[in-house]
Amino acid sequence: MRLLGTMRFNDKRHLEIGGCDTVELAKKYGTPLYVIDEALFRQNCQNYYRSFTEEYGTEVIYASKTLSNLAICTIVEQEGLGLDVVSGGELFTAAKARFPMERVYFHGNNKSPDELRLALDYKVGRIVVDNLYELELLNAIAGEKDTKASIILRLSPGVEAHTHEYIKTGQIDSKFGLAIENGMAMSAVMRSLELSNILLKGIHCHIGSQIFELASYAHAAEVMMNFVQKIFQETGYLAEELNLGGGLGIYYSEGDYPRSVKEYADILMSAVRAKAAEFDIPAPKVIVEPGRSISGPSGTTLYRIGAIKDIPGIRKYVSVDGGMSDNPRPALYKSKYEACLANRVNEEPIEQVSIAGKCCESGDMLIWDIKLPVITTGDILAISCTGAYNYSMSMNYNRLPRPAMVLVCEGKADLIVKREDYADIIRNDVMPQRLCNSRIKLASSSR
Ligand SMILES: Cc1ncc(COP(=O)(O)O)c(C=O)c1O
Ligand SMILES: N[C@@H](CCCC[NH3+])C(=O)O
Repeated sequence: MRLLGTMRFNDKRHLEIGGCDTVELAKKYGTPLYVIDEALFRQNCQNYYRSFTEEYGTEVIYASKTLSNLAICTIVEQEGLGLDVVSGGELFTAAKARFPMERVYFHGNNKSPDELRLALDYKVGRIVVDNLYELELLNAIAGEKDTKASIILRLSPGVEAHTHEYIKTGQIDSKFGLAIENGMAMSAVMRSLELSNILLKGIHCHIGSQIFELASYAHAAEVMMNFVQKIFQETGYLAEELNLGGGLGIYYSEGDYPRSVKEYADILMSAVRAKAAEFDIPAPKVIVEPGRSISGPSGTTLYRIGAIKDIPGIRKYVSVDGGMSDNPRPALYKSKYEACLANRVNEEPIEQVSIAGKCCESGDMLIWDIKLPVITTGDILAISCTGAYNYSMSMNYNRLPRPAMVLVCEGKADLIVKREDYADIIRNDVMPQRLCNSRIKLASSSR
């Protein structure tokens, strides 16, 4: 387990993150608990800023779908990155965090009229238009508001990335974007240039997520640059912006071989520059939208061990107080994670167990077959790399309240998301009066 080698522990042999004793964090804030290492999150932002913005003038936009809240948006802003939002809720969060709206890109394959109105009212930097329906709708709404919407068009470059089927997005048969190959992309470009309330700034693609193979990115960049040139030849319009999406993979468990941000930047930018030189056109401003590789490694989830069931000769199930409700990735994508006992970090892993969640689903298994020290009820289990697509995909299945989140830095911990309680669970339930009345009737008739 590679991550274990990098873990720090204190003289009580407790796992430390950001200078904080995680066992103490679990005691103070309860479990499950998401712990976000602020220094690592900032370092990951800085890494992108250095390799892309300083080196090539590329704009870096953090994909807030991976993890978004007021504190995270504020850190992203402080580190000089922009923000990719994909719903009215993510946009609202950015606005409440006072994120500069000109650095916000609004994505989504089915933005509602209200979401588009909100984006125009907030004056977001760019709306990433996904389809022809949205293009016409946005033009009409911008017209009503007597404004012009600055857009980029999401295209499908027809590039297949090597990743899980559910998180590939660059192929033609995808719900996202307009395919270059079948002419839909060119029709959308032409229509955008005709519409009076649309200002076309450029084009966008995103081939998928958790990708290790950099050649797919270079290929997508070349396909997009070929299209920039085709648009130029056919319409005289030269795209100013080329957004190449996100997707860099991270280490979760053995078999994951993440590439460095610098390698990613170099390969992407050389592909764009080489094509610009070949066509003798100015290279467009490039934008990238990383999410997982910024927030993922900075998160750890702490759980308390409850029931332990040993089925002789078969398997030892160790249950924790969370599960697919706070981390649906293993159930959705068969994702693998590494873990350690936060209260006994440096003990030898000697027994093989499987970590079960507490949801009423046989598939709610967080980790199959992991070697850990001998576990007892009450131990604290830390699962690493849970900063991306965990809290943001969490749910209240089985009416489980969502966990809290703390931001740790230099020995201090700040609560950044409160734990939900049972009152939150029924907050939106509405009891129709007639049911109350019938309850009274039932009670009196049974007397
Ligand atoms: C359009 C778009 N941009 C950026 C991202 C972020 O990708 P990742 O978290 O893999 O960096 C995604 C998610 O896959 C996406 O759909
Ligand atoms: N939720 C996915 C990634 C989705 C990518 C969003 N376009 C994951 O956890 O890997």
